[in-house]
Amino acid sequence: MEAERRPHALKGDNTVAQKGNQVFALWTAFRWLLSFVNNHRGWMIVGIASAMAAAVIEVWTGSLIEQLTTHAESGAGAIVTKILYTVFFVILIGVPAKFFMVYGVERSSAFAVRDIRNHVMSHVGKLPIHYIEKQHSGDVLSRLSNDIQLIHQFMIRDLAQWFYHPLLFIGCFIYLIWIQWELMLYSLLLFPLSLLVSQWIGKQLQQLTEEAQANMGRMNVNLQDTLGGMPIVKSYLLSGMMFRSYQRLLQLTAQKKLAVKKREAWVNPLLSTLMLSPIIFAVSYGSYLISKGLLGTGELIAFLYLLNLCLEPLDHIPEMITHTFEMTGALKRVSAILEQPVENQEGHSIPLTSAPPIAFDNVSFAYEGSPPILRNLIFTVPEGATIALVGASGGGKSTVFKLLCGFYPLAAEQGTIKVFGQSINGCNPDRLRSHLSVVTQDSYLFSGTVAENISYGWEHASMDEVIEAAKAAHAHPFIMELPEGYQTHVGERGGFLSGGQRQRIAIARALLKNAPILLLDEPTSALDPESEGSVQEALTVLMKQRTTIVIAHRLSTVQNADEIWVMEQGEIVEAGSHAELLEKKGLYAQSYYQEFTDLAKRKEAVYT
Ligand SMILES: Nc1ncnc2c1ncn2[C@@H]1O[C@H](COP(=O)(O)OP(=O)(O)OP(=O)(O)O)[C@@H](O)[C@H]1O
Repeated sequence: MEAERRPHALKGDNTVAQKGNQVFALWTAFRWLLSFVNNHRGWMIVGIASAMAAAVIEVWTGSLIEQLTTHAESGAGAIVTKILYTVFFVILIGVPAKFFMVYGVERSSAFAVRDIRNHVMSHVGKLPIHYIEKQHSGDVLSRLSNDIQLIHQFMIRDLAQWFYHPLLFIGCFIYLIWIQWELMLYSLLLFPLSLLVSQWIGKQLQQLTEEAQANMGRMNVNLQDTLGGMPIVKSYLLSGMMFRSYQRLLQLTAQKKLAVKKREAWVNPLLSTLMLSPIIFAVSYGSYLISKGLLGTGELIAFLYLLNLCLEPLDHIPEMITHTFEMTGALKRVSAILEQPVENQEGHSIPLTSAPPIAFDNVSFAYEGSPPILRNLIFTVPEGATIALVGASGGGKSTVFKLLCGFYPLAAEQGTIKVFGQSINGCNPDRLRSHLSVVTQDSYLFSGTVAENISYGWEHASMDEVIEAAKAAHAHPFIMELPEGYQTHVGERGGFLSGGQRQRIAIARALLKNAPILLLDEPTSALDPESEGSVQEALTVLMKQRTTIVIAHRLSTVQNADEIWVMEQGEIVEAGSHAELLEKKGLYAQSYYQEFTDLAKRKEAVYT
């Protein structure tokens, strides 16, 4: 029910996006937060009402203390007993009020932060690939963890306090004026000074905290690189360099955090001293007023009690201001992700028709800020055909796949890509991708079991269907030898399995998805000859009755393709069957013979 009531965050985000680089205003931050809190407002209202009640109870206690002392002084025993009962009653109701103040806000905040995380995560999932490709996952991770944690901390630590302390201060302030306005005025003269000082420091702290947070983001990036690329790090002896760079960032972060703490350390005693001076003044000047008969003893005791209460907010408010600035810094970083426009979630579907499964009509493309990658590409892939895309590195082969998957939508002047006769421009990307299965050089396996990895994308598949797909992908025998068979955990990115095993699981996944178009991006190039053989067999099963484009560097692997297209600098410069291309004695033939010469030379080097 709660999930259905969408916070109006996206609406706000768009407004922020349109405003471009405008400073993220405090009010905007609060409105954004409130949109999430709104879904759990019940407990938040309880928390805030309790905070206000707790503040009122404190001031009421001050008033009772005054009455108690005054009546005790005049010897009115019966009234004193009555007031004493009231004091006990007030103290008693103060306990649940403070409990609900904390619990109400924490409960509501916990759910609101859960929704924020869900919202951000779901937004990240809908972001276009070109944004994700530009960002480092470690940085995104830091925003999702550290920054949201800061927002959560603010909500559970400070939000209720913003209703308790200011109200407590206002209540005490009014009561103090009522008791003796002059005494109050002089006693609190130092208040605006301490507030100004703390506000100024709060702003400095915000900048330092933002820098520290940004550094933590960079540390995450570094960690991610080190852990993710561990084999490369080790084999290229990069661990020293990575460690030094981590150390440098750690040192910088420690320095920044130390600077924050240092500033806090000298600010807090300074403020405490500033806060003590009104009490000293009140005792001295109050005693003078009593001696002149202008103030009762009970009034002075109540005055000191309330003044002390009044100083409590003064002690907390600067800290709360600091935390609020820290929170807005974190919010700014989180909102930067949310400002990114998501992929179009609407659009037309692509029904399966008898039209050619893939057609590129005069497609030209360049990545942002890069020279043209594809130039006026025109081709059609007939149903059931296997097309091999070969050519030198950087020729644009993988870009063809990225465009076909709709990762980079094309403008009208960049040509048209058609799938089953329908232009993919403006189509629903999920519908488009449901027609495609992709197997790459290093297929990504998710943390989870073998069975889960096969059925990703087809969650409703039965165990029998999973096993059938695994059998067809020649994966069943090795899966059965794993300690827990299909329930074996594959480790991070499938690290417990060999490259060939990972590929066969990816092929089983594609078989289960049963999409009519297959995009194979060098699926066997990272494998040894033995694994390559078994993966190739699995691929043959997968390619049966499907329209396939396969990117390959090793030309020996694509000889059986219906057509081989040679790509160079974004153009198809040669096309034909293996035999036809050899006959042409062009670029393909040259590369093919070169490959065999290289292989022969390598064999010679090994065996002689
Ligand atoms: N996300 C990107 N942003 C900017 N440039 C990119 C991006 N992806 C690829 N490129 C560039 O586009 C060009 C074509 O890359 P692409 O990956 O399509 O070539 P390829 O033929 O598949 O190469 P390879 O065979 O080495 O995989 C390269 O110069 C590459 O640097």
